[in-house]
Amino acid sequence: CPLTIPGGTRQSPINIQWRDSVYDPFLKPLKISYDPTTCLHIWNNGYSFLVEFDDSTDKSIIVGGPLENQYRLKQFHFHWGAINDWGSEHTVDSKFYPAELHLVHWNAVDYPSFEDAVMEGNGLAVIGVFLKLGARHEGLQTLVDALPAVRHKDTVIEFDEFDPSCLIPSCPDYWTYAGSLTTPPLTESVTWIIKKKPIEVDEDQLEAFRTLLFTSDGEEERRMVDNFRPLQPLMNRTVRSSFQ
Ligand SMILES: NS(=O)(=O)c1ccc(NC(=S)OCCc2ccsc2)cc1
Ligand SMILES: [Zn+2]
Repeated sequence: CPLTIPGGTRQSPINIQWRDSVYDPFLKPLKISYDPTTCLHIWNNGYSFLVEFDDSTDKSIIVGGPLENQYRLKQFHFHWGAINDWGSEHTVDSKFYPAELHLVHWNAVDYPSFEDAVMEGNGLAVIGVFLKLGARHEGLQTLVDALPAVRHKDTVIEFDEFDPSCLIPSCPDYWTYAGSLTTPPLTESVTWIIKKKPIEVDEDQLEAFRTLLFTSDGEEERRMVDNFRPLQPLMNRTVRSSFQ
């Protein structure tokens, strides 16, 4: 099955069993500093829609948390379901959220490029934020308004002056564990930082995600939904929490 890699011992996503997570008092608060002018464009890559950033400088970085040094923001994207009962990649006590945001960062201190970092155990750091159904999210709406322009696979539009920290809950609590990318190349290079608190988005905003297509213009349309990987075995891993 192409979705499992042979010999994988730290694959993602996983179920986070709250009572099995271990509070680590040595975990630092995560420091997030993004520069909205590094935002480049939105594109539909046929898996999700991604907002990509200029990662040629240290203008948009995260530091602290479980991380040994700072990591540069490369892109963020989402995973979602056809209906609100599922869609997230990670689950909490076996509960799915309707969608999950991933902010992807790479270790530019130790490695010369993302492509190199993606092959290293400490190469990447991804912040996961759950989306739950509730009030309309004003920050997300600027993204939602741009989606019709990237409806088909391999379409891209310019998108600037967006600060993705508006999509991250102010509550500092998170879980962290050693995992992998959840789409090819599935490499075991990700320090996952999963925020405990979800953000709220409304039904229309989730529906807007579901209007996107896996398919290119001219192909038979296939709606971009259920673009989440199945849960992977925890194996010999502990999920740590930054909170008691
Ligand atoms: N869903 S996920 O956050 O685990 C995630 C993040 C990034 C990627 N892959 C990226 S950003 O690839 C960029 C192109 C590339 C370069 C070298 S290998 C892939 C895949 C999955
Ligand atoms: Zn993802």
